[in-house]
Amino acid sequence: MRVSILGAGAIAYGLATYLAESGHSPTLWSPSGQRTRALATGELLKATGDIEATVPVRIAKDCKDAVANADVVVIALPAYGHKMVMDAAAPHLIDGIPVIISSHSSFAALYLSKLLAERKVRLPIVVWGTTLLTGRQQGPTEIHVTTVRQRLDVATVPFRSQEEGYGLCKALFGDRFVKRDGMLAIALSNLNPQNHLGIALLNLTRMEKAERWSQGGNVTPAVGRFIEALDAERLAIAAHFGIAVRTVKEHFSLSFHVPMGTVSEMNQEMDRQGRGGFGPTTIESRYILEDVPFGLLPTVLLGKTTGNPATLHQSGISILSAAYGRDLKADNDILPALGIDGLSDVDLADLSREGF
Ligand SMILES: NC(=O)C1=CN([C@@H]2O[C@H](COP(=O)(O)OP(=O)(O)OC[C@H]3O[C@@H](n4cnc5c(N)ncnc54)[C@H](OP(=O)(O)O)[C@@H]3O)[C@@H](O)[C@H]2O)C=CC1
Ligand SMILES: CC(C)(CO)C(=O)C(=O)O
Repeated sequence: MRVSILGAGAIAYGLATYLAESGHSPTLWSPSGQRTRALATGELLKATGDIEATVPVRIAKDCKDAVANADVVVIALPAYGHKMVMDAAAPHLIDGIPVIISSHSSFAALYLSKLLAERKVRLPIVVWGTTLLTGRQQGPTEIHVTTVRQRLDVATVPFRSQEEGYGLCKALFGDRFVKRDGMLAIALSNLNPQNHLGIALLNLTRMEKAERWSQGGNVTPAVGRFIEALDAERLAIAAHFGIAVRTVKEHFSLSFHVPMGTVSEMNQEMDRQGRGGFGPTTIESRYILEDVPFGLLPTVLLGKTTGNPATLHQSGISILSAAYGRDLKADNDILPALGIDGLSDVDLADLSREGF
């Protein structure tokens, strides 16, 4: 299949190598064109680590070129780019061409659904709770893949396209997908924001001083307990809606191939196995700039909607906004465009299943 990936960061590069290795034809689109300059001259894309491959990729000259030449579109960049990329892609999307969002956050699928409804275009929007893989770009033509996940939560908007979306993911990326009960379940399954709150807040000075520090190794027992307490807030909201989501312990065990234990024990084990990764070396990191506005804020909204206040999530937003000297909530450009603030829990659940 021709798969056009909107984005040209670590995840986009990893997906492109995975797809090319599986016999598909990936195209990459870099919004600024900067990252794909070398690939556009015909250089090959190289993956090391959990994927070892050197593959050709097509580089789109613009978003229209990417979307118009695709059997499937994948959005794979941080949430602060979602609105911009959806605005660029929506005019070119046509009936039946599925769009996968990896990873989904902040009800972005509803934003895309709204744009498509305005154009009367119908297509499945497939949302993943996280990424197929983890990794870091090593340069303009190289990605190091730390892990390819064993399990990945998936849902489709509208919900009646769930089987189609699931079948597509399986055909492209293998038998690793777990069908979840609608987009709301996925909205409550992106664990990066809560995990990064624990990791970044409690290691902020390391980030600010650009130290080299082990991310997994610094999930000490105290950090692990904080992450587990954040998880309890998220699980209470999921329970209110009666939807099944994985726990943070299951997430670490299944993503990083370590035996179940406390969050700290599993991170220490990841570190011992060389899968712990390194923490950010700047406070201008997506761990904050993406995850606070597009991750913690939607969870706080869901907490309010369901009467299960996400107090620690809210505190994280307040503390980090004070540390950054500005209101990080204001960076979320998706929620204001949706106007879902005042919806009841039932109406929000319905909208999440059906889309606009
Ligand atoms: N990397 C990982 O291991 C993991 C990543 N994730 C999630 O996956 C998603 C992708 O992550 P990753 O690939 O690492 O991110 P990157 O930071 O590597 O993504 C870079 C891409 O995002 C584009 N981009 C950045 N800012 C904007 C913006 N404001 N508007 C439009 N485009 C923008 C860049 O554009 P340009 O090409 O023009 O420079 C580039 O194409 C994120 O949501 C992340 O949280 C989740 C778990 C693990
Ligand atoms: C290191 C990793 C992949 C662990 O989930 C991570 O936190 C991220 O890059 O978002």
